[in-house]
Amino acid sequence: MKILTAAQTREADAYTIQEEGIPSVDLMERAAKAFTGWFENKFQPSEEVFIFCGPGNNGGDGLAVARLLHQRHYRVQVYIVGDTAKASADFKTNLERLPEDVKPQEVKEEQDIPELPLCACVIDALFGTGLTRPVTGLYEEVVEQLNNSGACIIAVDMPSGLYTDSQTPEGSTIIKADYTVTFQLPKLALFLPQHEEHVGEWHLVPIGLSERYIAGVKTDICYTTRQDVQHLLKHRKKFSHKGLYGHALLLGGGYGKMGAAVLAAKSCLRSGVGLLTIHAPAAGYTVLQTAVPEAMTLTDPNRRHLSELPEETEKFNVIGVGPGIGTAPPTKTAIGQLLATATQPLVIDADAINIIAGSERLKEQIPENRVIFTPHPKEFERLAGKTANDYERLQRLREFCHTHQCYITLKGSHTAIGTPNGNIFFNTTGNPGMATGGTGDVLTGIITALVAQQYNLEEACLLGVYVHGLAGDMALRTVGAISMTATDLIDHLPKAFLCLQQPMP
Ligand SMILES: NC(=O)C1=CN([C@@H]2O[C@H](COP(=O)(O)OP(=O)(O)OC[C@H]3O[C@@H](n4cnc5c(N)ncnc54)[C@H](O)[C@@H]3O)[C@@H](O)[C@H]2O)[C@H](O)CC1
Ligand SMILES: [K+]
Repeated sequence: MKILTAAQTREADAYTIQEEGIPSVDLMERAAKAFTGWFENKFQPSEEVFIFCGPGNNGGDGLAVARLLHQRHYRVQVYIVGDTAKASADFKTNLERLPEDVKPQEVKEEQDIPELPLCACVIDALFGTGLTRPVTGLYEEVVEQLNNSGACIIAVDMPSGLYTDSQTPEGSTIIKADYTVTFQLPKLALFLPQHEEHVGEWHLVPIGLSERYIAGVKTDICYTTRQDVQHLLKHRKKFSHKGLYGHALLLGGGYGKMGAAVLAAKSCLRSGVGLLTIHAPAAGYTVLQTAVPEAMTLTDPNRRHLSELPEETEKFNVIGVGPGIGTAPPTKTAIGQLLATATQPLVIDADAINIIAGSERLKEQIPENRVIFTPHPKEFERLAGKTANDYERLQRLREFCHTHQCYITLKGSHTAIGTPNGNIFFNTTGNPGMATGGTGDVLTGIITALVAQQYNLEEACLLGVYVHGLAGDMALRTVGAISMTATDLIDHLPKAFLCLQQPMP
């Protein structure tokens, strides 16, 4: 699904109004109804609700929400911040539509800002996608007081003060929402880790923006939903045999880190690979043969470190490399040999990334259109350099993928997948329980298996990252976030794949 800029969102808005021949205030009503529907599911009518409205259409949404909540027997207090003379037309219409017993209070100067009761429920409708500069003056004062009030804040469309699709200037004051209920499509800012304390938990509510506009609009940033990945899943033919599902080679493990290879191997097998061979330092032989009996194990002449490639590497459909390998000098040599000689796709993770990151010569040898890197943010920084903020990091992701014609899954709460042609896809599955050792090794195993099965590299990244997060979400329900381990992800992979094989609910 596409992520639109603020300007495109405005266009979608205008297009919808024209296509349906409706007045814009009707679209605002739809937005307000969608927001109210979400709100009612979350908060009881016994709750007193304080609604802060700015001068634009975000404020207009706030006024319409106030009316709808009032109709549903919530006690609402409306505050209009700033000068209503400058308010948008739809704001004014909704101000007139407020029932008489909802008496909006004007906040024209600092003294007018109300003291809120402890644990108040606040709806932030100050600014949305129309924000064009940092909030200052009275607005800034309101935002600061709301942030310091301890209230539960629900932002309408966007947390006020946060830019929709570009870096908010350093030091700006921004609402710290507990929830952001955004209209139709998520905005880029909602995916970025640096905005976590402002966005809180975000939810989408549909408002019926023109499907035709959304289908036609050009964007290079998307987010992956179940709908997007489900149709990628290949079905197994009745008369199939293991030879049809690829033979993967996993280069992994090191003395004291054999577990990483075990995790990658197990997840690879749980993701449908036909055959798996592991090449590991000799010390790992018994561990691997015992822990992963389905895989074949080859041993490196070096007992503790990976030091060379096995013979006949050309027979493998894909090579996954990195989990547990360390950065010892013989391993660096082996990685150099791999980049120079391998002819098949490579899934490169962990210390294999660090080794390449540390050598300009190796970076130059990254084969084009054949590599998927799976770094966490620190590994990405080593590979592509430091950046000042998340927007710069996305730009760096784009540039690196373009320069080296490679794919990168930059792991995080919303893993960002960069492709050689400059597209970025944010993942939407996963949870904080997955922030634990070994979950990255599991992702390497999954993606390696998918490439072995002839998914193209983009499909393998999108599907692999999605199903990895889905397994995590399923594990969350059975073991919870605190107890979750990488092994739990592997244990839930079958359910996750099964779920994707079911028709969409
Ligand atoms: N398509 C949709 O998703 C729909 C969205 N709706 C809601 O409309 C807002 C966007 O409304 P808009 O009037 O364009 O902008 P804002 O309300 O965000 O801002 C108001 C206005 O204020 C001025 N301004 C900008 N920055 C500042 C600032 N820092 N200080 C003071 N004033 C500022 C500027 O002139 C803005 O125009 C969207 O988020 C949704 O909530 C519709 O209701 C339905 C369709
Ligand atoms: K808002």
